[in-house]
Amino acid sequence: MREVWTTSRIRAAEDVVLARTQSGALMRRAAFAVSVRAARMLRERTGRVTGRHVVLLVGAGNNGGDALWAGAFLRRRGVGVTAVLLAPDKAHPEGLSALRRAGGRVVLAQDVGDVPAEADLVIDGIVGLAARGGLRPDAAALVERATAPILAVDLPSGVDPDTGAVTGPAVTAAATVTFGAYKPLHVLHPAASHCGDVHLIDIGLRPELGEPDTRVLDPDDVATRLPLPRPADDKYTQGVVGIAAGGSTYPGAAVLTTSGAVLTKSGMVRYAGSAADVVRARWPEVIATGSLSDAGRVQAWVTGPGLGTASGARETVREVLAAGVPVIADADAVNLLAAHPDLWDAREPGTPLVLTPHEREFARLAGDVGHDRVAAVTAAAKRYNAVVLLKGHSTVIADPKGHVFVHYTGRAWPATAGSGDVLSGIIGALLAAGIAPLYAAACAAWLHDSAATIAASGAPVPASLIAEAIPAAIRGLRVSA
Ligand SMILES: NC(=O)C1=CN([C@@H]2O[C@H](COP(=O)(O)OP(=O)(O)OC[C@H]3O[C@@H](n4cnc5c(N)ncnc54)[C@H](OP(=O)(O)O)[C@@H]3O)[C@@H](O)[C@H]2O)[C@@H](O)CC1
Ligand SMILES: [K+]
Repeated sequence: MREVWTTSRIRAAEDVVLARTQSGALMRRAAFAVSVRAARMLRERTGRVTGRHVVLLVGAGNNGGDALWAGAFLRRRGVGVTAVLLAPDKAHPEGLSALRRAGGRVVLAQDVGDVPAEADLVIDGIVGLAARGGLRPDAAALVERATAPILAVDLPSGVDPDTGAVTGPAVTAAATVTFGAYKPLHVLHPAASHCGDVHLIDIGLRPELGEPDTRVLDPDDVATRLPLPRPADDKYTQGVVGIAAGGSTYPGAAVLTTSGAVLTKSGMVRYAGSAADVVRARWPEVIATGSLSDAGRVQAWVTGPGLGTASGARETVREVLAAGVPVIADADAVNLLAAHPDLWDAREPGTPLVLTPHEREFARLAGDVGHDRVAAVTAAAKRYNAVVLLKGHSTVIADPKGHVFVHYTGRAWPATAGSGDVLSGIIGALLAAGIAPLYAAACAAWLHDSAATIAASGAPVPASLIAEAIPAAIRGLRVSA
C-alpha cells in the first residue's frame, strides 16, 4: 500500500525530525539522493557521468537548496554543474557556497544565455512544498528553454502539492525524487502525469507522520482482498449480487453491469428489470426476472446504469435502497438521488451505500468538484454517510470517516461508453462477497483499470471487452501476489 500525506502533515513531521538532527543533515541526505538519481539518468541517457553537464534551476527556498547541494555532490563525480538563480538574494546560502566550493558555476536567470539548452540533464529546484500556483513568468521561460530531461526535486515545480491541480505553466519531469513521504500531487491527476517515475527517499519522517491522509492500493493489497471460493462455499455463501439496471431503452447497460458482476466472482447473479431477456441471452447463468418483487434475496444491489430517470426508475431506486442490503448507486441512480431528495428517506438506516458519480453527476449531487477533488469527495462522503467514488484519471474514493483511496490510471483506456456500468457490476460483486464498501470500491477501481489495460494492450477498447478481461486481471493478480 502506498501512503500519502498532505504537506502540512509532512512539514509537522519534518519539524520534529529537524529538531533532533544536526543542522543541514536532512537536506544533505535528500540532496545526495537527488545526485545519485541524476548520475544514473546521465549514465542511462549518455553512457557516462563524468564530463557531462547538469543545469540546476534554483528558486528561493530549500527546494533550491536541495538542488544546489545535489550539484555539489555531482561535481565530486566530475560533472560540470551550472546553477541558474531565479532569486539570487534568497538562494540557499549553505547550498550556494557548497556548490561554489566544489567548482560549480553560478549564473543569474537574466544572464542565462544558452545554458539551459546545453545541459545533458536539468534539475528542477525552483519550488517544492511551498509551491502556490503555476510557474512564474521568469521560471516558466527558463523551463521552456530546457531541452534535456528534467529531474524534479520533491515535485515538478508549478503543480499544486496538495490538490494536484495544474493552473499555469509547470515542469514536466522525466523523474522525481521525493523525500520522506508521497504527497498528494504524486497520485492526483493532472500533476501525477508531470512527475515521471517517482522515487521516494527515506529521511526518517515515517515514525512522526501518523495515519496517512490518502492511500493507494498495490496489486498485493487487491489480491489479498479478492473473494476466492473456499472449499466449503456454495453458490449462495459467496454472496448473491442483484442488478437492477438498464431497461428496454438501454439494454446494453444491463448486460455490461451484469458482465462486471458475473466475471468478478463465482456464486450467483440475479437481474431484475425490463432487459431480462437480453441479459439471459448473454448470460444464461444469471437468474433474470422482470421485476424487483420477483428477484429473490441478494446480499448487495447494483442500480443506476441505463435506468433512466422516469418514475419507474425512481421506484426501482427507492425499493433497492429500502432492501436492507448494501447498495451501489451509479449513473441515473445518482441523478435521481440528486433530483429527488425524498429518495434518501427510503434508505434503510445503517445499510452501506456506494455512490459512483462521474464529475457531472457529482456536480448535480454535491456541487462542482473544483480543484481539490479529495476534499470534495470527502465532504460528500460525510454528507451522505456513504462511500463516494469519483471517477476520473485519478479516481478518488472516500468514506464518511475520512478514509481516502486514490487510484491513478495515467491512461484513458477506461474512459469509454459503458465502462462505468462494468465498474459498478464489479463493485456489486465485491460488496455482495462481504468486502467493506471502501475496499470494495477501491479494489474494483484497481481491477477495472487493470482489465482495461489488458483488454486495450495499446489500442482503443470497448466496455464489453474490458469486462471480458476481468478474469485475466484477476489471474494476473494471483501470479503477482
Ligand atoms: N524542511 C526540511 O528539512 C527539508 C526540506 N526539504 C526541501 O525543502 C522544500 C521546501 O522548502 P521551502 O519551505 O523553503 O519552500 P520552497 O518549496 O523551496 O519554495 C520556496 C519559495 O518559492 C516561491 N514560490 C512559491 N510558489 C512558486 C511558484 N509557483 N513559482 C516560483 N516560485 C514560487 C515562494 O517564495 P516567494 O517568492 O513567494 O517569496 C516560496 O517560499 C521541500 O520541497 C524539499 O525540497 C528537503 O531538503 C528535506 C529537508
Ligand atoms: K521542484
